[in-house]
Amino acid sequence: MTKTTKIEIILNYHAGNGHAKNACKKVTNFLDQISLDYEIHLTKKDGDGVRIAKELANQQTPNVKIVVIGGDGTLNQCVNGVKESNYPDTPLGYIPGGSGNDFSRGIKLKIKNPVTLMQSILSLEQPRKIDIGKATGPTFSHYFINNIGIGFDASTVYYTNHSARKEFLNKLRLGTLSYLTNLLKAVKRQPAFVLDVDYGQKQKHFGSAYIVVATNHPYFGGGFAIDPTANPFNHHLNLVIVKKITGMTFVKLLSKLLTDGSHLQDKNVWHIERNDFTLRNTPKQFGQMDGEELDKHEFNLHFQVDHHLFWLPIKKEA
Ligand SMILES: Nc1ncnc2c1ncn2[C@@H]1O[C@H](COP(=O)(O)OP(=O)(O)OP(=O)(O)O)[C@@H](O)[C@H]1O
Repeated sequence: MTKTTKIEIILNYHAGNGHAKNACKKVTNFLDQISLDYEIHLTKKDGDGVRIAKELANQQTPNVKIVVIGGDGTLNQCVNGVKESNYPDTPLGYIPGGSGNDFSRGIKLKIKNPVTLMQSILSLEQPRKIDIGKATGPTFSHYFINNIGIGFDASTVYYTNHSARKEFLNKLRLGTLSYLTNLLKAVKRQPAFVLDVDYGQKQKHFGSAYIVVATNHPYFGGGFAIDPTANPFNHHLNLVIVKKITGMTFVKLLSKLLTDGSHLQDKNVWHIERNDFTLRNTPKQFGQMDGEELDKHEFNLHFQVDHHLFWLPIKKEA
């Protein structure tokens, strides 16, 4: 059995309004107790996760585990950093500390206590392979751990990030409520748009697309199951498209989504599960990737399933 001699911690102390910082404090107290060497690498601004993870992966120091403490956005950046490095298969440990934490929910990570999770990460001999997605376009190439959305959910992310109440609600651990109130704002402002999908030898045209989500596992927005059938271990991505609907039809669909997931059977919803597909929208729409804003674009993206190795205590088929 090889013994871990050092933990390189990538910390976004800002994530989850202090949640990540608290988790890191507990973890480092534990590492001090067991006299295990560690170093904290703080992300100070957007993009630092990519840079730090790339640098650490390039070092390839034996018996060192890299552990990310932050939210989905931080983990997204660290995965992209490792993939950009000379050692793109370098495993990452992860201790969730965000406000939404959709990735840990999606992979059914059972351990919530950061110290217990750190103990499990230390005891793992082999990393686990988990699906991630890759989206590539003329000026865009990124891996994602949760989903990429175009239109409605991306507008919701935009309004949530720009809302004065977000920090306040996050402090009260009500990040999901913040998302929900901004979702109502997006209902008023998000227009229908044109979307074309290529999958296999087939094409599908939508004259009035409204919600478009390419997803690796069921959740977005801090626990909303946009596609309850998505599975981050089946080597497929799922695509959910909801046509523009208004009034009670929308409310009914939303209540199905929030309760039993029967929205997938609704006639206004189209859904596929595949290892690749292409999406093109017009005119420009908001995009979101793992809860982070993408500017408004006429996206032209090819999606394909990929995988990454994680130091995480989950069964092979969760
Ligand atoms: N020191 C920092 N100060 C401000 N923002 C930071 C800092 N470090 C990283 N960031 C940015 O914080 C953003 C949010 O991070 P992250 O997604 O991890 O947390 P979260 O939004 O609380 O969690 P979740 O996505 O799970 O809801 C990311 O865009 C990241 O680039």
